[in-house]
Amino acid sequence: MSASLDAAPTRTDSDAVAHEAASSGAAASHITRRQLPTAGELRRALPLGVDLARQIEDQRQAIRDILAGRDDRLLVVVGPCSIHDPQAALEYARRLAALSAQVSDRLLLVMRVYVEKPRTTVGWKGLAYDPDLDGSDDMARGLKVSRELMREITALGLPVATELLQPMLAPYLEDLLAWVAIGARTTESQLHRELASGLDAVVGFKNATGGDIGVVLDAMRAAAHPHSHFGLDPEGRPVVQQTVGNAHTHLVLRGGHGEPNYQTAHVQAARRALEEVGLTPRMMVDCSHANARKDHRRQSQVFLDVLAQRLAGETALAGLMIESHLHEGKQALAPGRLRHGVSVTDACIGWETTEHLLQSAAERLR
Ligand SMILES: O=C[C@H](O)[C@H](O)COP(=O)(O)O
Ligand SMILES: C=C(OP(=O)(O)O)C(=O)O
Repeated sequence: MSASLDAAPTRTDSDAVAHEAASSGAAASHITRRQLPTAGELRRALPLGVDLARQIEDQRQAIRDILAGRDDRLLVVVGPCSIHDPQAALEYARRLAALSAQVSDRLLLVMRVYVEKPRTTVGWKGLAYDPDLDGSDDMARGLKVSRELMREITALGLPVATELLQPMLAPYLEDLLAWVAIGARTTESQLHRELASGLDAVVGFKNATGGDIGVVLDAMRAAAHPHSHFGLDPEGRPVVQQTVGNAHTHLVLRGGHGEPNYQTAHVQAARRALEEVGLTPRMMVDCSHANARKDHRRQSQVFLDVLAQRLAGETALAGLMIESHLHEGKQALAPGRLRHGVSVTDACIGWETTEHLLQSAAERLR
């Protein structure tokens, strides 16, 4: 961060200070600022190394190959709705890595390592924001534990997926990511389309919360284009960021307004919509969210329906997403009283169900 931010005043009720702060360009009186490491500092402290960087590039290429139809495996992005306990996430990752080795001939498993959560109104915003789960918002620690965790999961051989919500956070993590979601609440945002245009990872754009897929077609075309946009360099200095465009993006159907959009008619309509604007008709279905009518137990049903469409020859269906944790369901965020391996955001299916679904899918695809 620049030196001028060091001098920003902390909270004060003084009008005089507020006026002085406003006219000097420093923080307004009601805003406090705490310094964060720059992306460059964090990446130097927790480097990726040549071997892991090569592994991630291979994983990205494998995902691109599936989306381009060069690899006929099914892409499955699976894991907790959000990470709140890195130890439980690692336990999940070890199980997933073992499962991945058993099914890798038919499925490419990518772990959801979501450290940012978009909220409908307010709520806990994720590990990167509040790793202590108590409103202390120690984001410096949040960034560090998020990067450490993603690096450890990568070292287990798993590709890592996350939603990128705050564009400023991307440089801290993007070298670790094989697949990125732009969420239903941000697919229409120009900032997120610019962000996607500069990522090496494959990007899935979710349809809007109301179900509109037109915004995804716009997002994919915008992200494929080069952009110049406001950004920060790795040392935190403001820069004009110039991107080359990302041709490796796709639609994610997640349902909308509580109504699913994974069934044959929806998939065929989405296929036609992509084709009409000259985009490759390949997509992923998110088994959760509105596709499960927010009931995690319906995820299996969605998964099996999509698998059946795929087995019936629907080549547009390239991937699936599942919200899954060590144990089924969800719990209220009550520090000190949390059950191990249970989601604190959306309800998830448990490990046994996940394992069964993925093993039987691989078997049927064989
Ligand atoms: O997957 C996550 C949630 O559906 C999303 O973050 C919105 O959560 P909320 O409605 O609980 O805020
Ligand atoms: C927030 C998520 O999804 P959506 O953007 O579809 O609501 C998610 O997958 O965690």
